[in-house]
Amino acid sequence: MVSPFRQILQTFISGKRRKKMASGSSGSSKQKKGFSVNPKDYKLMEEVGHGASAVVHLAIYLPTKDVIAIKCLDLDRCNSNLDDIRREAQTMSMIDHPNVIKSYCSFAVGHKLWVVMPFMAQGSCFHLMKSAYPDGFEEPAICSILKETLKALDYLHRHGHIHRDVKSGNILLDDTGEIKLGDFGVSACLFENGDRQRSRNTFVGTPCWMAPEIMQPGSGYDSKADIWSFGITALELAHGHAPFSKYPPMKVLLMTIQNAPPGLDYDRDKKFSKSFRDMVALCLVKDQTKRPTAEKLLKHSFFKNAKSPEICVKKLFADLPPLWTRVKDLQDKDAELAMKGLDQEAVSKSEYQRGVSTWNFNIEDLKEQAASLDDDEILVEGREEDEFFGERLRNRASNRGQVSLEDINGKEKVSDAFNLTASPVEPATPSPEHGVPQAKAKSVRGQTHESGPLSRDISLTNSNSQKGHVYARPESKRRLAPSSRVEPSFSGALSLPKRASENSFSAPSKSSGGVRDSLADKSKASVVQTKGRFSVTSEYLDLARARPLRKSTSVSILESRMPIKELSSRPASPSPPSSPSFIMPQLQNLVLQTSKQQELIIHLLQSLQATEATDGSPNGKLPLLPRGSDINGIVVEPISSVRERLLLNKISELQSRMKEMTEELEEEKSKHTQLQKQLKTLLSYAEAFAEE
Ligand SMILES: Nc1ncnc2c1ncn2[C@@H]1O[C@H](COP(=O)(O)OP(=O)(O)OP(=O)(O)O)[C@@H](O)[C@H]1O
Repeated sequence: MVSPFRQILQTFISGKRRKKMASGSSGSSKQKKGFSVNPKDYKLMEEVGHGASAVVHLAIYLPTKDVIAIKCLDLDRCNSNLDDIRREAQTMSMIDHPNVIKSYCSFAVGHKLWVVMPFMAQGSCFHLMKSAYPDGFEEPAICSILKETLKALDYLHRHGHIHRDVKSGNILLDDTGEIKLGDFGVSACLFENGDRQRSRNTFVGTPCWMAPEIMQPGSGYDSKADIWSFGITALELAHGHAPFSKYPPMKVLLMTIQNAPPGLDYDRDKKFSKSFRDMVALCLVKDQTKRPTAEKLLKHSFFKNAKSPEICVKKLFADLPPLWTRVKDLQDKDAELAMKGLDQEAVSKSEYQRGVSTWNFNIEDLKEQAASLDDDEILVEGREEDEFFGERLRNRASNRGQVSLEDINGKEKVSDAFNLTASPVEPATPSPEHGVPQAKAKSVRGQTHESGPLSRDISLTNSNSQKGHVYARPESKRRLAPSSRVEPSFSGALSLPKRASENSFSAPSKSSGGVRDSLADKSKASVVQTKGRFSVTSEYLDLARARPLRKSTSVSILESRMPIKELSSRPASPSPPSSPSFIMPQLQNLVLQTSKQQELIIHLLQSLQATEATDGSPNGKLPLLPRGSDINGIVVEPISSVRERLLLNKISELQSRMKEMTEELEEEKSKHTQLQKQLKTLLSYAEAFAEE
């Protein structure tokens, strides 16, 4: 049965198509051609990219043999988010700027929405860096890429749009050196509902690129948020990765809010021109009102001598293999890591760093994380941020906190959640006109001519609809991958499903993989909306103030009572504690917090015991830890045992912390007494001296 959601979508899309086919689209000559909305007219080829909610394929439009790209968005994952899909399709189809990717048309195919757009043969800057420029590009290329991106932003801002996901992964390159900004999944229109909105309040983006004002619910943000992300993208292109990219999202949020903005300030950055460094510094000002507009930034001296992309960008990929081979190599590398089962953190990190951060949070988890982060640690680790945050942090950051960061490294767990049901890959028969090498271009059978429900080849054969990603992988890997696939461990506070469509967890980001399920279960009950990277739970959600979530590819948190603002607005301590009167209240605060946490744990344990009792556990007590089940030779602990273990660990950790605190408190007390004695003695000396 066709869901009402799909019916609305079909109506919307066909309406769009009628308009489009009648009027044609503007832009390049290719864009003037009509593209049908019949999936049989398209042949899907190699995968050339994937994001949080979509897989992008090279494709051929059979009637004209045009090479195009098709972004296949998973509708099942967006079922409460029609607005966002509509917005993305609408925005993309209305666009008319050489530096912004537009869509030719879009239509539903089974459970997917296909968005037809120009194929950008060299993929994203992110992919290019990952394949061949791990330390970033040379300044002339950066300048050229940034200038074209800025033109795109200027265009969008002038038309009332905020892109909200500016990053190297969304800057696409063509063979000719042409540069286009893509992915409007999270873009927002400032003119929605006819009224210009001064600023927005939803929390959207990818943490490393996110402007501080976006992270602080209630503060509101506007197109200047894109300028911050643009500055971060500049650093990304200069270093090969975004600042803070090695840190878990919650930490990135706090570091962005509390620390001095990143910049090109270190020895390794001396190779860059002063005008480049100045330009970045202008973008990365915390006060959004002080950031320049895109239009103004375009006039900055850094861009005055920008070379054309054909000259300095084109040569970047002159000797590289085709995009699909590079993308596949990167995927294979990740798969290898996962198969080894050794370095899930590295896999997660790689996904996270590229901004394909399909993690889910619920606000409760975020609150917990925020509460458990240690500002000191943030500062210390910030210093290690590949050398280029260090000095700034030492010099400028001042906030100090109290609770030490809990151990967030979790155990890896292996699961079959990654179900590769791809059809065998067939060699394609591309037309020589569009020059797709026969050996390299492959079609994904089953997606080529399917409309309506997905064919079995590619259907979501596992009950979990999120397991239906199609991989064009060697048979050996397809056989191996499902069993060896390592689910996100959330170590390092990340919940990074290997693939976008596996995004099903409400990630207790500091917990172990083993605990994830239980916590996911826990949060499931109160989940209000699951949007790609985030789940929003009802418990801490002020529904009255809630705004609709943005597209699922984004980090999207409704305005909430998150403590971030609280934390950020905490008055900065002027210096490290130096006197007992300074230390005492802090220690008391610590002890108070610790005992509160202990109470919480005890409460949790009690409710757990109650649950176990109703489940039939003897005498309502926690049962003995059962032996884990054995799946493919890997012992998987039952959820309840892992949950117990975590709670017990937490208790003992808290107890030992409490003990330490008490000892410290005693020590401080005795220091305090001593100091008082000394003071008394000094006073009596002073008095005696005065009398004399
Ligand atoms: N037109 C295109 N031509 C070639 N490659 C593309 C094209 N569009 C997207 N890609 C590749 O696919 C990747 C994912 O696309 P996109 O960013 O649109 O997906 P998404 O699910 O919206 O991702 P995100 O996680 O960034 O929100 C891009 O990073 C890029 O490498």
